[in-house]
Amino acid sequence: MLDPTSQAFYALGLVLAVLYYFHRRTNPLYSIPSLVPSAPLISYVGAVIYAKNARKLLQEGYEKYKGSAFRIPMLDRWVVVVCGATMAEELRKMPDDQMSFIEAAEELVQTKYTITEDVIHHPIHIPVIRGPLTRNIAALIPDMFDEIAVAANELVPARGDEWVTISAYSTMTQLVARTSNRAFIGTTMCRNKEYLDIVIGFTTDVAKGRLVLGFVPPFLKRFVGPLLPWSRNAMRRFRALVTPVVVQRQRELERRGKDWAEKPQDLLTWLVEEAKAVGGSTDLIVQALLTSNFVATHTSSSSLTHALYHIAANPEFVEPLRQEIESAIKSDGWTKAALGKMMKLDSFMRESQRMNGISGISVIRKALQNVKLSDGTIVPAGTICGAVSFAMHHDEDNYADPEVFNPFRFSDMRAEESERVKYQYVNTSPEYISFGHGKHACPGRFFAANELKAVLAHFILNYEMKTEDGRRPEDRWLGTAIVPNPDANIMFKRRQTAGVIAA
Ligand code: HEM
Repeated sequence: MLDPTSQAFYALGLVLAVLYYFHRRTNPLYSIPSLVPSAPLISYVGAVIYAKNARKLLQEGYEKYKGSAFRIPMLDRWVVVVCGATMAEELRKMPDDQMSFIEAAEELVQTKYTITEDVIHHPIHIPVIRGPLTRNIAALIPDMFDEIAVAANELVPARGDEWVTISAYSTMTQLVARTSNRAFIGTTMCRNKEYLDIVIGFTTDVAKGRLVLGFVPPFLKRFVGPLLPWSRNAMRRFRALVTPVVVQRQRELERRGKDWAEKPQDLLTWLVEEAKAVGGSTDLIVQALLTSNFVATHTSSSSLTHALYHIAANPEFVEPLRQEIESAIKSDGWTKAALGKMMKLDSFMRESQRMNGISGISVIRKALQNVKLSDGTIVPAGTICGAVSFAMHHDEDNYADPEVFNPFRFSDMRAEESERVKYQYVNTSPEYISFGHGKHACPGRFFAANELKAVLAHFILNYEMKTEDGRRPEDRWLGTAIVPNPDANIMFKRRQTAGVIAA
C-alpha cells in the first residue's frame, strides 16, 4: 500500500496527464498533420530528424499537402507551413494584426536578445533601406563598381596566365561586405579589417545565441537571453569603432545644413537624418548600421555564391552573358542604366535563386489570433507560419522542367513587352518567394540585385572561372537554411583578351 505522500504524487501526475491530454485534443495545432513523431518529448526527436532532413521532409510534405498545410518541429516550437502558390498568396494577404512578420522575426531570431532591443522597437533602418537607399542606387553604383574592382583584385589575386584557386563562399562574403559598406559608410570603414570581421561574424554571433535559446523554456528566456555573450560582445566592439564616425557625421550634417552640396550619399547619412526626424539617439544609429549589415551580408553573399557556382560549372553560359554585358557597358558605362539592360544576367540571378535560394521556407509570419485558412486549417494564436519555397520553386506546375537550370528562362519570358516587369529578378509573385512576398518582401532586394549583378558582370568580363572537378558543388542544408557549399573552391584566371572593359 502506498503512503499518503506517494498517493498524492501519483494523483497529481494523473491529473496533469489528463489535463495535458485534453489540451492536446482541443488545441487545433495538433490536428495539423506532422511528418515526424509529435507526441510530447518525442517531438524533440522529431526536431532532430527535421534538422537533418529538412529538404526531404519539406518536399514530402509539399507533395502530400499541396493546397493545405503541415507542421514541422523546431526544438522550442511547431511551425505550420502552407504549401502551394494559392496558400502562399493567402498568407501574404493577411493583415499584420492577424499574421505579423515583425513578431515572427522577433520570435524566430529572438532579436530582443540576439540583436538589441532598441533597434527592434525603432527599426529606423527599414524606412531608410526602403526609401533613400533604394532611390539613390544610381548614385551609389559608380563607387560600388570601384570597390568591386579594388576588392576583387586583392581577394582574387590571379595574375598573368595562372589559374588561382579561391575559397568561394568566404571570398564572396568579404567582397559583398566591402561593396555594401562602401555604400553604407564609405571607403575607410569598408576596408577596415576589424569592421569587416564584426559585420561578417555578427550572423554567427546571432545564430549561436538563437541556438542556445532554442533549448531554453519560454519562461526562462528573459533570464538567459541577457547573459548571452556573442552579440553583446560584437555590439560592444562595433560601438567602440563606429560611434566616433557617426558622431562626426552628425556634427558635419548639423554644421553644414541641408544645402551641403558635398553631403555624403550613403546609408549612414540617411540613418542620421532618419534618427533626427524620429528623435533617435546616436547609439540607435550604430545599432541600425549593424542590423543593416546583418540583413544584407550573408543573404547577398549566399545568393552570389550560388550563382557563381552555376557559372563556374557551366562555362557554356558565359559567352551570351559576356556579349550582353559588354554591349551594355559600351553604351552606358558602369552605371545602373547598364545593369538595367542586362536582362540575361538578371534572368540568371532569378533562375539561380529559384533553383537554390537561401531558405526552404519563406513569407514567415506569426498568428496573433486564431486564423482559419481557406482549406479549413486553424492556425492557433502564437504559432509561427510560413510558406514552403524550395519545393514550390521546383514544382512543374509552376516551372517547365523545374530541375533543369535554364539560365535564360526568365529573359526569354521578358521578351514580351507585357512581361518585362513580371519576370525580373526583384519581382516577387505567389510562385516566386525567394525575397518573401507582399508588404514585408525584402526591401533591400533592389540594392542587392544591382550589387550582385555588378559583381557578376565584373567577374564575367575580367576572368575565366571553373570549378575544380567541373561539377557544381552541392548545397548544404542547415535545418531550413540553404547554404552554398562553404568548403568548395572556384578557380579564376584573368582574361587576356584585348578590349576587356575593366570596372
Ligand atoms: C539576395 C539577397 C537577399 C535575399 C535573398 C533577401 C531575402 C529576404 C527575405 C526572404 C526576407 C523576408 C521577407 C518575408 O518573409 O516576406 C527579407 C527581409 C528583409 N531584408 Fe532582405 N534579402 C537580401 C538582401 C537584403 C539586403 C542587401 C538588405 C539591405 C540593404 C536587406 C534588408 C532586409 C530587411 C530590412 C528585411 C526585413 C523587412 C521588414 O521588416 O519588413 N535584404 N530579405
